[in-house]
Amino acid sequence: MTIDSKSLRIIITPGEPAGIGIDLVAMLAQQAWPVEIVVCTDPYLLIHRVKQLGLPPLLLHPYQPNYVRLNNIGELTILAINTSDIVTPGILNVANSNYVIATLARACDGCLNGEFAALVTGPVHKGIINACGIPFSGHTEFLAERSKKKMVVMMLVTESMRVALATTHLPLSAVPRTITYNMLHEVITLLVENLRKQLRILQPRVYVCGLNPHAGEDGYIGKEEIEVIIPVLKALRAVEHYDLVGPLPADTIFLPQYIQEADVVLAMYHDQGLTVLKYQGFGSAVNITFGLPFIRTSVDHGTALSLAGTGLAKANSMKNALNLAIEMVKNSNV
Ligand SMILES: NC(=O)c1ccc[n+]([C@@H]2O[C@H](COP(=O)([O-])OP(=O)(O)OC[C@H]3O[C@@H](n4cnc5c(N)ncnc54)[C@H](O)[C@@H]3O)[C@@H](O)[C@H]2O)c1
Ligand SMILES: N[C@H](C(=O)O)[C@H](O)COP(=O)(O)O
Repeated sequence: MTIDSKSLRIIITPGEPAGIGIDLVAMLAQQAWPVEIVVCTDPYLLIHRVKQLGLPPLLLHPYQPNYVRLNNIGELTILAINTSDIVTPGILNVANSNYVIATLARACDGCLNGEFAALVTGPVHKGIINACGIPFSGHTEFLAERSKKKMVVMMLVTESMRVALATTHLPLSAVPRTITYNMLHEVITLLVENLRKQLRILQPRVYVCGLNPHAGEDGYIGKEEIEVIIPVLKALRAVEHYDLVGPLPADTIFLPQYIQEADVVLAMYHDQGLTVLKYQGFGSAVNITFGLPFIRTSVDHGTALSLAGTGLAKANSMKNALNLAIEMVKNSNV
């Protein structure tokens, strides 16, 4: 089937080759999809893993930029990048970190130049990439840098909860000094504008966490709320008329009555927000990056090395990430 529309083509990077990402790709191919799924990987890695998992052999088509082929059951399109060394499920091999980065770079560039409508990423192992001498703190930061974007926002979603993060992968000790007035102003603006544009939530209600215990208790347990968070919320309410609630203590902001009212909770740092979201929906949540020049979704879990090649990894988060990317592509074409 020839369709001259890149909006039907989504690129997937499976991530760490010794992890479960490639298993999840093999599992995705067990159903038909209304898009062309282009997997940026080593085809022999995929063929091997399919065998190991006892799944039916896949029909792999080489990626052809001018030919869009919708996915039938058991078929995938492959944009080939070879691993550098042997891949053993569950065993990290530093020699393959370059392969992981090469797949991300190629996929990102293809989204930037319009070859692909969206990027869906499988899990990478941040440690082994750094061990290879490549500074890497996460896809979010890598894709932002490669796209020349200074500010992006990470948000994870489940069926009943959205949690965005003001800061992502940085040491806890660096969080307070990173959250400045201008930075938080930009994070909230980017969050609200992208909830409108990409998820069609026209007047999102954002519940904002404090940074300190009990949101600083009027300045007696920390001053960041008084000096930074409250002034930003006031300015954005007054000038942009955003619907912002808070700052509220992070230990109670996730109570059901608040979650029902909130379109999103903005946490000040990674584990303040993601601990709750993953407790509630781990394994089926989706990670979205707002602020890139293209749509990017991802799984909510890591490399789960001990499950690679065993058939025990669950593909719900990967499937949800792909479905959400397809929905966001449709929204962006409206
Ligand atoms: N999207 C990403 O790239 C991403 C996300 C989170 C963590 N990581 C990285 O992954 C590595 C391992 O992290 P971790 O051990 O903290 O988290 P993890 O998510 O890999 O594992 C946590 C637990 O969940 C289980 N699990 C994870 N995914 C599963 C799935 N699909 N089906 C069934 N069980 C699953 C694992 O077996 C383990 O018990 C780290 O390097 C971390 O930075 C990457
Ligand atoms: N913070 C994410 C999580 O806990 O699920 C994870 O580390 C992946 O982040 P990137 O998409 O930036 O790699």
